[in-house]
Amino acid sequence: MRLEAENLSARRGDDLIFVNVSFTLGPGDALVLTGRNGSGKSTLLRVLAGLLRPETGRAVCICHSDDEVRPAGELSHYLGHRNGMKRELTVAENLVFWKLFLGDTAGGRSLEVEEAAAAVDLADITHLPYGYLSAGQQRRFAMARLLVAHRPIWILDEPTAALDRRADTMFEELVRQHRQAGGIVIAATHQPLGMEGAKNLEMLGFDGVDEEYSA
Ligand SMILES: Nc1ncnc2c1ncn2[C@@H]1O[C@H](COP(=O)(O)OP(=O)(O)OP(=O)(O)O)[C@@H](O)[C@H]1O
Repeated sequence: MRLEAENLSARRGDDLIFVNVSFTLGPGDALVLTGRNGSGKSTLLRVLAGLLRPETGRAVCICHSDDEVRPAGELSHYLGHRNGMKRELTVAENLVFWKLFLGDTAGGRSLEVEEAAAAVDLADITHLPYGYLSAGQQRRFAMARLLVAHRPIWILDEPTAALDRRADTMFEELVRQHRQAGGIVIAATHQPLGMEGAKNLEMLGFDGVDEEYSA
């Protein structure tokens, strides 16, 4: 499977935020978005995830076996600034919801809820209401959401902001394992994050975008 972003541009309100973004990623590839505050990193991630309509262009996945073309968002997990969990439900109830709601994409195997909790080093507190947890624990369980349903593409917006060093290391390992299994990762991040050999896309905002592959 490969992910192709072709000539993407996006608008927020009246303003064009970026233009002319194109790249291709294959199994195991990673792309890091860089650029100053407000240059459009989060906007591009939301476009790739199918949460914002692009002004021009498209982001699609092409399956090697049958050349089927699908919107990239259908095959993506999106971990944005918000955790996407209900405070009133327990951790287990939240994760079961996401597991059933998303399901697995073809050919992928996801973890059971307790396995995913163990993978983020928080196996024994899944019975607690999500709202009782610390900010760091809440973020770890948002990461566990990536594991309870299989998606070949992970779209990550500053995923480790507010986490301690141990959690950074834990998440780096999850990203590495995802890539080793053929997954694709696209992230706006200032952390290493298991993104060795990643390509770099510098967002230059309204002036256009300079694509620089450093792999
Ligand atoms: N909902 C919105 N409505 C209008 N403009 C928006 C909206 N969201 C973002 N913008 C504008 O779009 C531009 C790009 O924002 P975006 O969040 O994509 O940048 P970013 O590179 O991720 O920034 P940061 O590094 O600060 O997270 C900014 O000028 C911002 O003000």
